[in-house]
Amino acid sequence: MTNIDQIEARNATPSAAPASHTAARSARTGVLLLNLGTPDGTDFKPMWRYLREFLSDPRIVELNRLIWYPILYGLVLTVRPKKSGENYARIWNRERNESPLHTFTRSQSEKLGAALRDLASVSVDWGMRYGNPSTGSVARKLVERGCDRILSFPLYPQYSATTTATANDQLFRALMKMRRAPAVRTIPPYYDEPVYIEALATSIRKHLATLDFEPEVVLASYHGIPKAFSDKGDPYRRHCLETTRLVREKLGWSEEKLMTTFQSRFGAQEWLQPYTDATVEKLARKGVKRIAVLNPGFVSDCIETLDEIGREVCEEFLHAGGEKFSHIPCLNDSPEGMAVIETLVRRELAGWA
Ligand SMILES: C=CC1=C(C)c2cc3[nH]c(cc4nc(cc5[nH]c(cc1n2)c(C)c5CCC(=O)O)C(CCC(=O)O)=C4C)c(C)c3C=C
Ligand SMILES: [Fe+2]
Ligand SMILES: [Fe+2]
Repeated sequence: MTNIDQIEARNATPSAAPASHTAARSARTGVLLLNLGTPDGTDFKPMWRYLREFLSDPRIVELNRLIWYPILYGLVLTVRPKKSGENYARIWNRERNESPLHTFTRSQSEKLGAALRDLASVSVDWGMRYGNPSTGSVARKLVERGCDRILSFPLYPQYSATTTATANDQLFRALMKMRRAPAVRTIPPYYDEPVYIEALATSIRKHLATLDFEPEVVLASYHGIPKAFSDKGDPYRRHCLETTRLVREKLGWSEEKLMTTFQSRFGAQEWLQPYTDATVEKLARKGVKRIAVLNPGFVSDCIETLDEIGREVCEEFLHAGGEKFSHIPCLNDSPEGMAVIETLVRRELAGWA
């Protein structure tokens, strides 16, 4: 949503509803999987549109708009669309002409819909915070299908205002335009849920069994946030540390074997530490030859896991003297990943479906 859309949302007169919506209850429940979003293409224009929407979100960049917009429009949006577009082109799903995040999120929605077939009154759909399909368009589609209740599932195991909160903000912004808005529940963060920890442990075990080497160190690398957000009370860092601790406990590993790091910094300020790139270099220089990296905070593989970890961080490790590197895929639409999503959805639908 652009700023103009946001102003319109605030001032909007709620629209007239179809006749079916004036019934006492329409009695359907929508389950809405919400992911971060991704560009529609890798060329300059779609990249520019995506990055503009993303980086205009005040939950993402908290700087005063009078300071931030000249930097955003004058610097970031002149350089980053080309550079990021080249990275996206390397991982693009050419068969479907879409990014992996788009492919996995749609597949998760389709598989969840099939798994919930026993709940006849439930419709499952998916949307993005930035880009397409937009959260608003999918919320409207669910309401038009007769849903007077929506279960919102921000696909982030660890809460952050920069992800979970802004996903829900966007859903409620869409409801602001509806005269008859549905009731909404939102799925809480699930960084310590047994089904999620079990899924991560299983995926690590399964992946390591396919390798021709035993990693000396495994990094649990999470997307970073600015340290200042954490200092002001965002619980994200604590959630990440707790996920790693529980996975470590499940696998019976030591603190040296499974470490927490943070990746994907943006801008000049300090972000959560230790940084993933600096850590792999340090490990290699200390003589560690074999590592693996997983991304427990990403529900689906995307630019940050496939390109940043799978290519950039791998190259950094090998360049600094490391010999073997492996990226452990995200849970994606695997049976373990779908078990996490289905378990949480069924629990949170209690009393509704
Ligand atoms: C500017 C600050 C950013 C914050 C804060 C941030 C937090 C954050 N992001 C994710 C998950 C994802 N981020 C992705 C891409 C991405 N992230 C930023 C910036 C911030 N993220 C940018 C500019 C981009 C675009 C790519 C680029 O130009 O580098 C993605 C991948 C999307 C895809 O299409 O593949 C995900 C997923 C989390 C979990 C998080 C905070 C906890
Ligand atoms: Fe990000
Ligand atoms: Fe990145």
